[in-house]
Amino acid sequence: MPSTIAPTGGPSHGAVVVRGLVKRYGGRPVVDGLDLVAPAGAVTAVLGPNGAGKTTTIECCEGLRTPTSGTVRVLGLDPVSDARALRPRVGVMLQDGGLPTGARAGEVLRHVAAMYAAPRDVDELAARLGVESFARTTVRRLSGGQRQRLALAAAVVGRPEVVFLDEPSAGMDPQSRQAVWELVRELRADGVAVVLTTHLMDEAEDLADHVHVVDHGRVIASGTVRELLTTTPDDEAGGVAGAVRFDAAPDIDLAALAAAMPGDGTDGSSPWSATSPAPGSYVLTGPTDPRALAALTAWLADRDLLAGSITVGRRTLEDVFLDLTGRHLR
Ligand SMILES: Nc1ncnc2c1ncn2[C@@H]1O[C@H](COP(=O)(O)OP(=O)(O)OP(=O)(O)O)[C@@H](O)[C@H]1O
Repeated sequence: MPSTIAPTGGPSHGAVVVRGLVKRYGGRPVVDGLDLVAPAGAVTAVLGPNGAGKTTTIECCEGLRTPTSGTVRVLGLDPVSDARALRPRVGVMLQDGGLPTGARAGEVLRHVAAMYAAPRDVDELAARLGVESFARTTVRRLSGGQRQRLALAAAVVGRPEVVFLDEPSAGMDPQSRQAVWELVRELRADGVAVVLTTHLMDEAEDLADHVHVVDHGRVIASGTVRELLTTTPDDEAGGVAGAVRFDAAPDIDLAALAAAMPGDGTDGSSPWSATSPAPGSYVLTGPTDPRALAALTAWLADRDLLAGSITVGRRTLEDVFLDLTGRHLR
């Protein structure tokens, strides 16, 4: 496998470059001016609520859908008009597997490997993803997680320079997830541009070098995980915002609580936000320090409220995701 991959031709800052992508169905934009760059030798995660436009975007990059407008370049080429040139250089793992259902798993993998000039060692790949244990089973009889593992093996067996993984570890058991993550890290180390979508925040936190949060067909936040977790760009310590979780009587005044917390934001407003993920359960996020905890307990005491289960921890990517995209169901 090549150690570094230089995108050939076109914009040279990423193996995948998406500019102003629009995809409409019946006049309705499901992708609405989306920009995204995925460099070689990095894992780029695309997060977003159901229906946000992630799969549509990825499928435009794979050449499976034609953009309404905007540009998509993969290794400097157009995924639709240069599909033939890109096929041997790009690995694709579709959300629904896209595998022939009547063939045996082992045969599928060997057949896919045979289409490439210098495929990986099929037996080694089958062993590390556990495909060998169900190699003689037909695809239609595989469990969801087994099918995912076979689809991943098929996506990487040809030593691609760019890999698109749509929810790669969805439905997998913890052992399989670990094997998938290890493989993704190895691909990155080998200079591959890995683009993945996921609903698993720990997957994104663990794996991603760059995260793009998509909502309503647009990227609404981008950065490293650390950047997304940091309260404000000029956070004095450059530190990671904390989260204080506690239980108390339902219906406390969230705005008043946030305003009572210490510290100033850049515009003089409170740097704190208070949310209630469930009745009687609260999360305060902001620059967590001993003064903050004292202010919280004093505020509750003034109202004769007893808090239970107070925990102080790191703000998670899930907190950021919910802050950005809201808590309503899609
Ligand atoms: N062929 C199609 N015709 C019409 N609408 C479509 C088509 N394909 C997708 N959509 C719509 O586009 C929107 C975005 O779908 P998409 O699959 O890209 O979302 P997603 O972010 O991948 O969601 P999920 O997390 O559920 O996989 C959805 O509202 C979906 O119903």
